[in-house]
Amino acid sequence: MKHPFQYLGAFNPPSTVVILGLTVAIFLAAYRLLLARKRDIAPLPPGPPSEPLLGHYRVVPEDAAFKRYAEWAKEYKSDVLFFQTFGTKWIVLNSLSAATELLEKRGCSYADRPRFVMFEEMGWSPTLTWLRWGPKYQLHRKVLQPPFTKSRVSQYIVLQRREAFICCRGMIDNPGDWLNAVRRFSVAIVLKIAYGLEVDGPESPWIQLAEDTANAIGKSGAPASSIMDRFPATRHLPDWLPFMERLRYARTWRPAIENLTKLPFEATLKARILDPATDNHSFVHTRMGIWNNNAIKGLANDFDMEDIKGAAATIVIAGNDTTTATLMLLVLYLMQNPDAQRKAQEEVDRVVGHDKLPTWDDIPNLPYTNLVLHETYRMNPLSPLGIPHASIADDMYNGMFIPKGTIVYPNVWAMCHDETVYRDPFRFWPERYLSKGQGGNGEPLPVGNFGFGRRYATRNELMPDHQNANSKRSICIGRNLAENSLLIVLATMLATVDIDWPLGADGKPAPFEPEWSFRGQAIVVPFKASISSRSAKSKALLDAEVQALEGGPK
Ligand code: HEM
Repeated sequence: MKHPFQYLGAFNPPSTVVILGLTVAIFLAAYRLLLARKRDIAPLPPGPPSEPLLGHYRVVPEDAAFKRYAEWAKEYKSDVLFFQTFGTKWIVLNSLSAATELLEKRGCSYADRPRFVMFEEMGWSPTLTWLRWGPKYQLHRKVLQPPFTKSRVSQYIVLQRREAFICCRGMIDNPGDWLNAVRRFSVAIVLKIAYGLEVDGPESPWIQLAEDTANAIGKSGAPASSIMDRFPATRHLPDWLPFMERLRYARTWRPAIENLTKLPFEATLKARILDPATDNHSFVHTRMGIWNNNAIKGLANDFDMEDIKGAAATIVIAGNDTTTATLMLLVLYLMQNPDAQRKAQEEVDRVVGHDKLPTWDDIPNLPYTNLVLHETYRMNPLSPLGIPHASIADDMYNGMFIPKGTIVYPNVWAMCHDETVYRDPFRFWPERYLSKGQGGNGEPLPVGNFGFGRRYATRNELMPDHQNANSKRSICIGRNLAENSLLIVLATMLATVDIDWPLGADGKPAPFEPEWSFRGQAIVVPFKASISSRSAKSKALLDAEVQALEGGPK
């Protein structure tokens, strides 16, 4: 007769738990010994007390951890906090000065990423965002960065303006589903750039695919913070165990990530097979052209098909939901702050006039509109704890020891809500950045929403003579593209739509408190808004532009 546990197959609870427990205990003992030696020299940064064996695993909340970290920073009077679980160590940088000093000035020591075990479980291909520092990372960055430099992104402005018009017309035509128009805008741009694929209507399957991926990423928890990231062996445990919710989540959403990596790539390959001469100048076509040419000439290809697939998916994944989430915030803040909306509309009317819609030449002349965008970044950084870096070498900061291999989270949310920098930090007030003479408070534009550091740099570039990091701060390769998209669609929205609270049962505007999700990304949950055309004239201009562009360059 079989022992009852044999029926459980590969998982044998008593022996697995004992082995896991022993491994953890031995690992922790060795780790403590090692740290104790270093601590003879200097203390670790402070942090809240940990629990035996589990360390800080249960101490740090999964929901809105960034807020708790900001409270601890005040409680322990330290902008750098230290945590550890199962031998994984992490620090949280709660001030701009700490993030600038460590991630930018000393970027060489913090250019790595942790291993994202949970994201591996979710089925990601080699993706720049998650790659650890090293030759593979540098190759991906070298290939992905050039199309998105400030000067090269101008190649996409016709596409972005066209999609901005389609977005605003979609919002007006179907105000009850304004979010679909916003989603279409974001995905159409990155899908075209990455694969040359078109989103040909509000029902396009690409919109659903992008939404599924955004859902998968948006609620997956702060990157590298799951039990699998802290203790990789747990990824092999069955996901029905009570503390393995994140493993269950990863496996549930795996198809979404796999589909986004696979389906547009396969569609592009199919297009190339049907018409081998086809070249729509998209990222995939360009890279495949290079790959084929090398293969024909008998030259080695260092960037293989899996790399092309992963890099193209990076463009869509990194560029889609970030743009959608920012646009949702813009709609929310304009709805909540009618004075700011009116002021921005007046600026657009004054600069653009009423006989055309905003053009790229108008954008630099819309300073208040620009500040609306910056204030939106500050109010709610989408990645409140950034995307973590990891230290490559032992380091000292303000007399505190930071061991090699420590994961580093910049608490961008804490920096953006630091009341010593921003007066009344929870108030949406774009004027705060203007000088006192202009009616503002002379506060600095928010920093860090697009990341910190110089992860892309070579070691030589990071040596002391390159210490002025500001001029090179560009960790997110898509920032120029994203800002162009956001500015042209915001200016077009201001020119063509009015955003108000939805009407209640009594026919009057009914303000409400929106819901937020703070598991991983900080995102506002889809909400209702009343969207209407600003005037018959602006609607006619929009219709005419969309018609003209539909027949024009795509
Ligand atoms: C509002 C829009 C966006 C926001 C807020 C945003 C934010 C970020 C942040 C916080 C990081 C982490 C930087 C770090 O390591 O410290 C990042 C990295 C990255 N972003 Fe963006 N991003 C946006 C749009 C885009 C777009 C449109 C693209 C696509 C072209 C893109 C591609 C990337 C890539 C590839 C990385 C990884 C860079 C690396 O690790 O070297 N992002 N972004």
